[in-house]
Amino acid sequence: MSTSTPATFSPEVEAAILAVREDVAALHAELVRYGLVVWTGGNVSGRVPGADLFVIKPSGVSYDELAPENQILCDLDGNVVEGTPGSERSPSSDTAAHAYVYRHMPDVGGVVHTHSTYAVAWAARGEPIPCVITAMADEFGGEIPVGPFAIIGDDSIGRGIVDTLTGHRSRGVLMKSHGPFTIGRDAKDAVKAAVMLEDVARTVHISRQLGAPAGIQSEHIDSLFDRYQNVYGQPSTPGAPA
Ligand SMILES: O=C(CO)[C@@H](O)[C@H](O)COP(=O)(O)O
Repeated sequence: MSTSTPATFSPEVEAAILAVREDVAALHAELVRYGLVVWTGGNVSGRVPGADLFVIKPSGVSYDELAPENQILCDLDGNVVEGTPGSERSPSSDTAAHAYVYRHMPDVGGVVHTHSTYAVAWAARGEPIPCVITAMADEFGGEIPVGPFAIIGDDSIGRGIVDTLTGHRSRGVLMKSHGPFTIGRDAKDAVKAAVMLEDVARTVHISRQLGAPAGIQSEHIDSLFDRYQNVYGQPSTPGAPA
């Protein structure tokens, strides 16, 4: 039995933790709904606004069982906050990777990993997905880059994500021989990037079966990205629907 004092937070931080637990639990169901994972593969996390904390799923637990109270609260070093709901279980295998991203990318509020088929196929080839369709220019502003091969379980994956995506428009990276990791302003935004990444991975793959895609001039990619990020959707929510 643990003898450590249970963690206590201000009412504001407790409310924020609860909101992120609810979001992260519900967003895992979106990975299933969009066919981005099988069995217990993949994971979603969300940063707790106003605190050096994030919430991530337990490792190897069925998606059907995931609920707000069994998501796991971690500090930004990836340590489980003992005495909080869910802390009796082991967190996701990718916890150290997510923690590394939160520590090094302060604007990132959500991280997602999936094993979506077409994105993993590109990752297995170690080939960036070229920006040859407007949906890619809109969402990613260019190609989806490839990150290094990295072992699972420590922060190697996190370093690969941060090194590859820092200064890059893309919110997704294909970790070599592994699969896609996406980032966003919050967990929902990172899930959206994972959904869109798989969609473009599939479409560009199919296009290549028909011959060489025509490509888009870089100035058109810039203008499409700018329009989608700043004009598309409703005025208060660029990049909507939320
Ligand atoms: O590929 C990996 C490890 O990077 C994971 O997606 C596992 O497939 C699921 O791990 P947990 O999040 O359940 O530990």
